[in-house]
Amino acid sequence: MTLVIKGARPYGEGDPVDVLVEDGVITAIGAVEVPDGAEVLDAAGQVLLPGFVDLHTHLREPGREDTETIETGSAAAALGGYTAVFAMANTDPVADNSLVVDHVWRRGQEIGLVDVHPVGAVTVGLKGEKLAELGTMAKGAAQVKVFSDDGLCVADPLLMRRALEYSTALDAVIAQHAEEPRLTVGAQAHEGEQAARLGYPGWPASAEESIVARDCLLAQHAKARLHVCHVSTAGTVDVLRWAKARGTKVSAEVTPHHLLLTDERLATYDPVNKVNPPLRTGGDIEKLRAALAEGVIDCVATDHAPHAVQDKDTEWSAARPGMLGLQTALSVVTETMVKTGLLDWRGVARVLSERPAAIGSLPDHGRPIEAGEPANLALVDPDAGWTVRGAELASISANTPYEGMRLPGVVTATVLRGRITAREGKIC
Ligand SMILES: NC(=O)N[C@@H](CC(=O)O)C(=O)O
Ligand SMILES: [Zn+2]
Ligand SMILES: [Zn+2]
Repeated sequence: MTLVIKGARPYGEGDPVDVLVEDGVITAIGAVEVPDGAEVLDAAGQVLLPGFVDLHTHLREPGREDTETIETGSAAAALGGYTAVFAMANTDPVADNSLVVDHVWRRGQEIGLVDVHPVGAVTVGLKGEKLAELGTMAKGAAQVKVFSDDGLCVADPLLMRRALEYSTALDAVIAQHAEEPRLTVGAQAHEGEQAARLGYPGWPASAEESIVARDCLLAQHAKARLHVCHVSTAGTVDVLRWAKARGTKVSAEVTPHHLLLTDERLATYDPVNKVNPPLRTGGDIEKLRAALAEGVIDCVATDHAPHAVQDKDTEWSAARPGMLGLQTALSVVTETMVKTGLLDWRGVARVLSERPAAIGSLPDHGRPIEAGEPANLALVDPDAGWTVRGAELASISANTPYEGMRLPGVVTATVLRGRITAREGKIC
């Protein structure tokens, strides 16, 4: 199986080069003669990046296949430039045992569009009462390296401590949905001016920040690795900066929506804007963007959260939180980080591919674009734009907050181990 990518600009740098891929591995970069029978991908000077890695995806299988499946979610991921995604454990049944995680892993491989790495639950049934069998999930076919009760916070500090301690023996990371549940009882929106005006019970920034601070202390003490899911507040950035400075092994992600959208959107009463943690303020956004550029926040993760129409298109308080993200992530990062001059394309490779691959312990993703490296790649047209239509996305659900918005940056092709998985907006 041979592929030649003609005239691409790795990391958007230098003159266009050809990339020769044989049996899933990059074998030459430069001026390449197209071998007989080779497939050719004409890159036309576009930006070539390592394939993206999403540490935080909800694929809803098993249990809510009416909203997303491993197959449709894999398609959305490939179209979005992803070559690997981590599927969260809040399915039904919960991915808290090797039967479920091994099924998710095998199904992902069978579909073959993207490597689907299951996240294992930290506690049995996400109940926050008893540790799940992290060891069996880590040692099974799925080789689970990331554990999370996402959707819910591991709120009990003793349980969180034990999970962190346990994870060190498995070389795994505990990804925390940082939300002190006692501070968010009945919460509907960011606690601030907007929520006050609209009469929504508030979700205070401190509910996130207090858990992040606590967990950083616990992780430091256990010498364990902590990953903070969907950082949404300026205060959390300060806590992360402090923890990293004192040597805590903590990493963090920010979602595209928390980089672009504010709670001003609540005025429309449209539950498409309801998400957990909630959309925050312009001041938070500014600080999140700067932290991502600086590396205090390590990476971008989508928190792709498909929901059925009946669960989303309803009154605000009854609507489920969450929004789609896989197919729009690159464009939102282009809008918020590249257009603003905060990141160049090398920086985009870092936050969408290299750092998440390292945090998720994936040796074959997020690798340099060099001879001898696995050909997991995304080709991006930085000058093109597109208008988002939920109904046209590959997901079964259509709950995108970017409906009708024109966004910059188009993923024109995705390559997984030398095979084109998506091209010109179509699955291959
Ligand atoms: N982000 C959300 O608003 N929803 C997620 C759960 C989560 O990430 O906390 C979901 O599973 O729908
Ligand atoms: Zn969460
Ligand atoms: Zn989530």
